[in-house]
Amino acid sequence: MKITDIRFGMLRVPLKTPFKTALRTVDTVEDIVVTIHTDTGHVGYGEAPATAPITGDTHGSIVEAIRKFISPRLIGQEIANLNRITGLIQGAIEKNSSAKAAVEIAVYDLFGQLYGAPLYKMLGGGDPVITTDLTISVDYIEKMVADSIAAVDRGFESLKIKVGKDIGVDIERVKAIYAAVEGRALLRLDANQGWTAKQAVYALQTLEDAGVRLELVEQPVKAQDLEGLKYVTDRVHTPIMADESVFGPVEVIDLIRMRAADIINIKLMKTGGLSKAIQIADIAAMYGVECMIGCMIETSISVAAAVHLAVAKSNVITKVDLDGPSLCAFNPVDGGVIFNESEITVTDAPGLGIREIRGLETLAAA
Ligand SMILES: C[C@H](N)C(=O)N[C@@H](CCC(=O)O)C(=O)O
Ligand SMILES: [Mg+2]
Repeated sequence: MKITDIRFGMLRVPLKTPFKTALRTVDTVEDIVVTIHTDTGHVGYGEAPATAPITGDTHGSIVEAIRKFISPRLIGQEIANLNRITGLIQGAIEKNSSAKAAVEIAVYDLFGQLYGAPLYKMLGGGDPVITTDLTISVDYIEKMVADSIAAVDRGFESLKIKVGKDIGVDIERVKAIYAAVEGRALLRLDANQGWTAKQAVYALQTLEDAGVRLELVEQPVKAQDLEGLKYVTDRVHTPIMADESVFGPVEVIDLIRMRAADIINIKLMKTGGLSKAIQIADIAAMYGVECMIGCMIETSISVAAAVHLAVAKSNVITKVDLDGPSLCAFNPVDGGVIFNESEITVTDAPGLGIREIRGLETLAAA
């Protein structure tokens, strides 16, 4: 099975409600879809969102990185040589992690199709059902409380509460939500870099003193502020998770050695796809550090790859934030992973199992 062509499409899917964080507000998924075609007629699917405030990637940079740097190296490559191909992708250009992720996901999809096995089995196998949280966008307090109750009523047992806008209101937001859903759902906070280290310690100690039990707090401080992250981790009981602070395996090793965070959020759009995400999971397992698997504003194409990884690495990826498809107004994918509210199920269809993507706008070939 040899790669003959790499093509692009633009996928637009409205969100059920606007997604609001300390960094940005989004109301529609607008992602680049990559299809890799082979001499056997098989097609592999990948997807990349343009999450510029986090990864630096834009639609233009994703297309350009693939068209000019990645695609020329891959045409003619044999899918069976997976490690050679992922090396070519990772070495084609610096950074551009979302472009690399989209291409790697499509290659891994084809790798599974080549051997007639679902991706999670190619990655080591596991229990095919996992459970995700649901994100509650940052908003005024009454709306966040209502959204949290609605999510719990839909069966979500873990909520990821977006904060990081205003420290005083954030404390009140979390207290009000905790009071409303206590005993029915675990709460995770994500400040998306919105606090200073001192503000984070103040907020978390205040919440701890008030009896608010949080499962974890994600990225309280600026991405580059590793000392600040450690300052917070050292001073609160609540587990602290690094998200925007860590993209690849080298950063993860530094972070673990510094003991700057307790948990690591792995996202394929930060790691540049599955190959380095696997490395991070293996490093974390060696050090006994837990991981979450997360996503950006993505549909069930690229999130499917993250699900397969989570299933195969459930020894270390113990927390799941793969709610992108649940935030979408509809699922544009025929086949693939089954997203049913909090419950996510992988099937035994080869690769990612995707048969068709509806509503894909064609862009020029790579
Ligand atoms: C969608 C997911 N639950 C999430 O919150 N992901 C990111 C933000 C994604 C984005 O801004 O596109 C996160 O910070 O964890
Ligand atoms: Mg985050």
